[in-house]
Amino acid sequence: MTVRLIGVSNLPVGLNVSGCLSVCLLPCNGLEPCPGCIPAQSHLERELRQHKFEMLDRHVIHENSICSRKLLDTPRSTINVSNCIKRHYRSLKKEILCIASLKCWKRKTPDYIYLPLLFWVLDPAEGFYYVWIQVMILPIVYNCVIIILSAIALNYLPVWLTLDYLSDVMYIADMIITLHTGYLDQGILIKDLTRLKDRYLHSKRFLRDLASLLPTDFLYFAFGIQTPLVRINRLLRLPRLNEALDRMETRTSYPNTFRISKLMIYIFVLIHWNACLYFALSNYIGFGSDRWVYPNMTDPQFASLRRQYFYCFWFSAQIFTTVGDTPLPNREEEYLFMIADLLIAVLVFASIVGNVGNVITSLRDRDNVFFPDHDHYISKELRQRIDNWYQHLHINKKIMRENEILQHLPVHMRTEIAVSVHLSTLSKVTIFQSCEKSLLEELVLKLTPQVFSPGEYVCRKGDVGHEMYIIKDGKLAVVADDGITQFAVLSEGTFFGEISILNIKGNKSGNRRTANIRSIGYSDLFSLSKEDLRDVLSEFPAAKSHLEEKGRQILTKMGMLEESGEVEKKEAEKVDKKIARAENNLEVLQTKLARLMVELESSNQKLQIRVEQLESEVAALLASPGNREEREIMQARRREKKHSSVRHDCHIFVHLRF
Ligand SMILES: Nc1ncnc2c1ncn2[C@@H]1O[C@@H]2COP(=O)(O)O[C@H]2[C@H]1O
Repeated sequence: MTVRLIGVSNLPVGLNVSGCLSVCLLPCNGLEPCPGCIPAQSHLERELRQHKFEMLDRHVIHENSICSRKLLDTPRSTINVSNCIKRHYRSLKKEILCIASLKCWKRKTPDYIYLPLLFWVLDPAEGFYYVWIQVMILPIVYNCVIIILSAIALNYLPVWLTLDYLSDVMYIADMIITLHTGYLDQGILIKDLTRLKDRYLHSKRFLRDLASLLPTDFLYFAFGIQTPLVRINRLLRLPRLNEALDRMETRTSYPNTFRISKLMIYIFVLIHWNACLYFALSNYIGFGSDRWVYPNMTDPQFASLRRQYFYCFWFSAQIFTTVGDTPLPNREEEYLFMIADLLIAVLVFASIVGNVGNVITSLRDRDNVFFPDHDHYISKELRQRIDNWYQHLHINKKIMRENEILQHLPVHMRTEIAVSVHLSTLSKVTIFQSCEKSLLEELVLKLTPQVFSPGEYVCRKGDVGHEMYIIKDGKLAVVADDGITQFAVLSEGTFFGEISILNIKGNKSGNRRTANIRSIGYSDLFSLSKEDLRDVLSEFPAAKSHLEEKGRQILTKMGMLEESGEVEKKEAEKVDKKIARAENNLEVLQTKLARLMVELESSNQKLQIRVEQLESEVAALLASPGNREEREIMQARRREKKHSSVRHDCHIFVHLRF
């Protein structure tokens, strides 16, 4: 019995006209349901789908090649090319979606894993994310302003309700987008959806976001629609507003103007809330019951909603700007309200003064640092790196100028801080684990903290090594010269850079670095200079042998360590060479000495002749009568001299012989 699959060639693959997958046992044209078409067995159905999947796959490849050929053949008019790409893209997209859903079916996995939209991960540095959080400012500010306003002014209820639920929709969308937003881990963007989900769903932020979306509106049924304050939980999204404003601040070309504007917006919201509370209190006490409260509504001058708002806002602004030209309170509630307001006003005023001061200082600093001569400005890419650096500091709650700050402390206090902060890292390093605490404390003071940005090289192969490094935080890769191929990844608590400074016997690279080390994300390292390491190791022979052993292992793996027999042979050769050189030097010295001796002898003889000449001249002079005594003295001296010169020559001779 031949089993024929209907429709593989002439119908939508795998479906007969009746719409079901069938296996026909009779001659069948596949256009009408026939008695021979029986429901497909599951394995046949699977085969059929598999077949369709393969066909589609082939089709996509075919389409792809046609389009690339078209792209090459068509005259290079931009319109043609772009149209072709668009068409190709559209058809590919359809096919991919189709294949994706088939794959889902094939692997029996839920669709969401394969739908491209749900695969989507946002880079927080991208424009879209930036635009989105700017958009999110609207619903958050709306809730900040409107919740309290609609509580006291119930007009336009349908408008408020519509906007309320629109803002809720945006809140939900924001949660989805947050779930799909990558984050920086040590400067590396994490795009793995599972990790993103895990991180967000287990964060406090998720709880806060969820709480801000709790349907507290159901409380309207209990308290009535006139109580929009039940939606106060929507204000839990305020941190998102801060994030949006912070991002704007880093992008704007006028950060100082922006900071002042941001402060003004905060003050505006504060005054707005206070104005609404003032109106509510006036309502509670009774409009127009005294001079302090809002005037009576029966007066047409104060009846309009606009006038009500402006009056209350003006009243509140007077207090918060510490102008204080408001009517005196009469009742206790009014006094309490004023006291609380005046206390807040002091803080508001102080923050205005402080912020403006900061702006002026930062203006000066920024100009000095980034625009020293106003002719140069830093590139966009460098700006981005600086932004990322500050983000990294902010995310990891790190402080800058740590050393500079520590410099101001007394030595013993600095030591204590360094020990308490860095000792834990040091004690994780295998070589120092067995060391005494006192020595580790000594070592801590010799460490210099260094930070490397993503992609930055800590050392390059072939450089002369001056220090070794201990990883406090972050990940670094041992990379090939292409900068991409990774041989190993070093993480927290490990060390590197010791080979080139240790003088390991048989190390072919001498004092040169054996590998390139590149920081993967941001890395916090401690560097320890060659001299300090030598001092430390002289007190820790065990650590020294551990370091050397590790170095030797790496060198052996790299084939950069000479064999032990070879090393000894080389050492013997070196000693032989040294002896030969010393013998040569000795010979040269001996020749020089012999020459000097000859010279000395000849000059001695000359001197003697000269002295004799002089003596005979003196003797002639003395031969005259009356100088007999002096003549005898002279002769005695001459004899004496002769003896001493012979003695001297003998002494030199003996010395040289020796
Ligand atoms: N394969 C490797 N695995 C781990 N560390 C390595 C490897 N190759 C080189 N290193 C380290 O990288 C350092 C580069 O500088 P040094 O040669 O001084 O010392 C080297 C080692 O500490």
